[in-house]
Amino acid sequence: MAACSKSGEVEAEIEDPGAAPFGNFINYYSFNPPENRLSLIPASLFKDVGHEEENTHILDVGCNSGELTVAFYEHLQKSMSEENTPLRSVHILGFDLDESLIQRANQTNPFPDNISFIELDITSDTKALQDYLRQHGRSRFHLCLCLAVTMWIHLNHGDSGLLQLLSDLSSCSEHLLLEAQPWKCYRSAARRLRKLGRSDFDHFKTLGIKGDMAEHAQRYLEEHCGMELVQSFGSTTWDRKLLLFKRK
Ligand SMILES: C[S@@+](CC[C@H](N)C(=O)[O-])C[C@H]1O[C@@H](n2cnc3c(N)ncnc32)[C@H](O)[C@@H]1O
Repeated sequence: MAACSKSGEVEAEIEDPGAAPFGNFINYYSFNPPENRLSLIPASLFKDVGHEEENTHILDVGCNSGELTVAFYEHLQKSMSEENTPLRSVHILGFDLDESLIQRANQTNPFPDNISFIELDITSDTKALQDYLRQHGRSRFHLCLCLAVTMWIHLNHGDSGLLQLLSDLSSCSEHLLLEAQPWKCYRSAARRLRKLGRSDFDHFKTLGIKGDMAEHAQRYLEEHCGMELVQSFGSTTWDRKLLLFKRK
């Protein structure tokens, strides 16, 4: 695998991207360690999210092999103790469409009482999320993480797939932390797959939503999903914005 570039196109540099047409890279965290994003997330985030509740429920969309999910949980625990936030029980549900990544996440999960991983393709089924919420007596997750997933759903399911994702996540979350891949990543992902003779990304040529992807997502979330941008945590080393939205 090639070294990490600062251009935000690292996902283009995998030796065999054709093997990961959904972004389901088996070694994702060796070139994008959780710290790249977690270092941008301030402890104050956790004061606002689920602060009056005994249990905080978090959803991690497209969790890959679970390393960021686990690191996020640890980051949250550390932040709560540093900020003297009353300790509460945190539960994270991570899901991914890739069965073997979920298997690995479950095998290496150090906090099985607090973190669960399930196999789920969000574009075909949201029932499992509704079932989870019902079992925990909630109508929404306190926080939903959607990090580095939008491009893969957009490329594989087109504009309608992307908008449906944003609608589905907003309807089941109080807060949404979004990292949308910038347009330059789309070009390189499509180019590399084309070189390998893959035509999976036929949608790429017909996408109407292009350009500033973070701005498109923000506009859609604010105008159609009842969310508002409350904070931007800056940009990652891969030049991607981390944006926090909240239900109006
Ligand atoms: C680039 S990785 C990002 C992993 C993690 N969210 C992070 O930022 O560290 C994208 C992940 O999204 C998953 N994914 C893509 N489309 C999905 C879908 N329709 N439903 C569930 N997971 C999906 C892929 O399998 C992959 O593991």
